[in-house]
Amino acid sequence: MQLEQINRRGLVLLGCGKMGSAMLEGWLSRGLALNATWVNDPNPSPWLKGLANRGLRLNADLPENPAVALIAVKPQMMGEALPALRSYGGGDTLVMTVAAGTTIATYESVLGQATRIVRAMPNTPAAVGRGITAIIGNAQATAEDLDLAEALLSAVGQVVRLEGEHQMDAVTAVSGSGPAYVFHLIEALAAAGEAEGLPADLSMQLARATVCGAGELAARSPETAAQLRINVTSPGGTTAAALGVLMDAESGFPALLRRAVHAAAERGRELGK
Ligand SMILES: NC(=O)C1=CN([C@@H]2O[C@H](COP(=O)(O)OP(=O)(O)OC[C@H]3O[C@@H](n4cnc5c(N)ncnc54)[C@H](OP(=O)(O)O)[C@@H]3O)[C@@H](O)[C@H]2O)C=CC1
Ligand SMILES: O=C(O)[C@@H]1CCC=N1
Repeated sequence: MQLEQINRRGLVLLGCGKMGSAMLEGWLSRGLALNATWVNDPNPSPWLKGLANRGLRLNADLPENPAVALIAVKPQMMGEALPALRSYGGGDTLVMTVAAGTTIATYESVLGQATRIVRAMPNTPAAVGRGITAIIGNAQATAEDLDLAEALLSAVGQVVRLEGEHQMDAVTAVSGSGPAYVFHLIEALAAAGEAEGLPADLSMQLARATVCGAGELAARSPETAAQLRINVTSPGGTTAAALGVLMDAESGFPALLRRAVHAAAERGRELGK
């Protein structure tokens, strides 16, 4: 992958909280050089400070012409944060952003229309190389820019290219926010086990291992999700009893997730205004 190019010219990370750190952790473990990495963040974590002791440039002057400048601040902080990257506008640096909602037009209005921009929506499993990121470039982004973005993001999981920016809020609602839904499923399953009389720690161990194991099976098996579900469901058995509740048209998972994903996509659209 093009890590050599990035190690030669540098990578700037503007904002390095939960998402920025998840990606940085993945990249460092795959060969990104600490001394080729500039991080600007007003409240760096102890982990970042530790990396700074080993060569990462933390809150230092930014390089003139890095290969990539990645924006990972909250959309609400964008107005304050973005001007720090103005010198990269219209130049050789590929500006990438992972912020939810904020549109390409907003970046172009601050950095200039000639700026090559790739908008990306990753998720936190990137920290263990199991993320999925959707990308879309602006009109100035070249095929090489998209290849570079894809190569960088492939180091932390799968990458998909979108047909248009209009798909980004729905993507955010499914895969960007999605890990939180799954973690909440673990919490809720553990709580339900407790309500059936299991000790809290045993119930949590069962719930967590079940979600992880089912996820790994879904990742490795050629079977569809529907078939994997059917494989668990003995006719007239316990799973069928539970699925009768979970697949209820009005009160089950499909209706609930439809509402949840819609709420997330709506919030993305609001953040973009
Ligand atoms: N978390 C996730 O799972 C995902 C997040 N995203 C996107 O990633 C972005 C970051 O989210 P997340 O990591 O969760 O948020 P965090 O708040 O954890 O991280 C943002 C970081 O940026 C810092 N920051 C604030 N202002 C500036 C500034 N002017 N210059 C540089 N850094 C600044 C913040 O510091 P301080 O805490 O002091 O404000 C914080 O450390 C968001 O735009 C979000 O939409 C996308 C996909 C998934
Ligand atoms: O909650 C958020 O707004 C961000 C975007 C996707 C995941 N976290």
